[in-house]
Amino acid sequence: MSLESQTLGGATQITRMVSTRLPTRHGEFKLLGYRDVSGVDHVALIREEGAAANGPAPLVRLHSECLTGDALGSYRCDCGEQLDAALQAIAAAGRGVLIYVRGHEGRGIGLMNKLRAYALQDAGKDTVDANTSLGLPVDARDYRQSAQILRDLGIGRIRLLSSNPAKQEALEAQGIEVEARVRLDVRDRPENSGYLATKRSRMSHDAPPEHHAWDTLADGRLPGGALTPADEALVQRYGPLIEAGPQLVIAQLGQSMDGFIASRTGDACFVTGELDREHLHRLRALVDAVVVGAGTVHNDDCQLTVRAVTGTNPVRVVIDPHGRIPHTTTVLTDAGTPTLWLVGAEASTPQTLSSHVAVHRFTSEQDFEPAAILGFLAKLGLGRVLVEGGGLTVSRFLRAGVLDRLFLTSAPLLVGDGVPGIRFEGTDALSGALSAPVRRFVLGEDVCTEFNFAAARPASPVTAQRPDQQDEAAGQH
Ligand SMILES: Nc1nc2c(ncn2[C@@H]2O[C@H](COP(=O)(O)OP(=O)(O)OP(=O)(O)O)[C@@H](O)[C@H]2O)c(=O)[nH]1
Ligand SMILES: [Zn+2]
Repeated sequence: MSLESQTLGGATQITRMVSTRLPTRHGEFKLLGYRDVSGVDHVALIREEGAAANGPAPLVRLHSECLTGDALGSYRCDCGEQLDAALQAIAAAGRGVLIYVRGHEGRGIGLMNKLRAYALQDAGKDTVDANTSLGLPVDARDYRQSAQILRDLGIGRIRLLSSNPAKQEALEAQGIEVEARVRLDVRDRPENSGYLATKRSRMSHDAPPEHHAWDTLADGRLPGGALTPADEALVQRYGPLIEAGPQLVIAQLGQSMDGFIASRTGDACFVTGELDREHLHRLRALVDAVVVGAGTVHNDDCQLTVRAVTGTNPVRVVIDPHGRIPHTTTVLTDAGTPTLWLVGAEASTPQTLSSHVAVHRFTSEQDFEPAAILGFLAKLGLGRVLVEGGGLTVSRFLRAGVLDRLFLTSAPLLVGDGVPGIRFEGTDALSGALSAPVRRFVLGEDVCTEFNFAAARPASPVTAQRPDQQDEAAGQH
């Protein structure tokens, strides 16, 4: 529909005037220009990369014009930051619309009146009383033209990027189905916190959640309520690990595209990038215990704690049948987190050890089998386990068939020769290869593939086999 008018829900009419494109720092948008019956011009920025059919409803932002916030960068309100965050959210989703609604300046009272209201707020009034003492409505905005623009775009169902329930009600009254209100991730500032507090207490705006979604997940619960797009992504990625309950065995490895976790000298620094490190720390925060082989501790002197995000450190479990980790290594000297040192009958351990280290001596080789170790940990109340490295340890747990999920992150690097990641006796035919339902997460330059072995059971059981090597080569931490 072009250069046509439409009437909907009564008086207001809009006309589509022009179509062009707008390159921005959030990529290129299609731009449509509209004029309403009172001669006010509005624009819609449209992103439509994703398939419309079965996906979630498109993200839509009705952005009320605010010269001071949008163009001048004022911190009296949060409009400028919301405008930016909305375009970013739409760009990240690949699909959505931002309608920049003109005539909404000052919640519909116009620029000069808004500035007068500011002057009254400088003298101590809040944003509501300032409008009323000017003899003006608290909020005079009309959303009919926005609903009509959405209809013109063929959009009847949306996810609304807003904290304002009045916008949702106004759109619903115009027949637009609002599937959810999605929060924009804009933090309060000292300069606008009073204004935002008034919007929440006197104008029914959504309050920000008490905790960020991650803190709730790290606490072992699923967050509820309106989430920011970034928080929604966290819940989708890590929610299933919470839902798994008290028994969960996951593993992770970061490797080069050709499957190495370190160079041939054992250099494992920064195979994968910063976002994969953050992901690894999130996994640590979601388990009771993190398991590593002695070689990884020996090579990397890893800390195995949660540092990149908030969360509780898991118990560190070192599989070390021959007692070969150095006695000065971090897991034995850093008293901030408990360490469980699993050694064999013959292994020698120091007379005195820091009180955070518990040595457990296994009497038989079978005790070091993955299933036996997991059974032992579960009895200690450590039912949620992350097997973190290195390649041999993760491979042993994998081929023992005890992993519920494996997170394998590949970095765009070709190492050529080095310390291998996953290795186990393969089969002659590809049909015998291990597979499972997967999900993929882009982590900056890297791609993380999550194998959901739990979902594949019992269709493709992995045969438990005796490990032919207990020692660990190297890992990446
Ligand atoms: N009258 C008046 N208008 C203001 C004031 N501060 C910001 N505005 C205007 O308020 C409009 C933005 O509305 P907000 O209440 O900040 O937010 P909202 O659009 O209702 O809700 P969100 O969708 O969550 O952003 C813009 O047009 C601003 O010009 C103020 O103190 N007084
Ligand atoms: Zn503003």
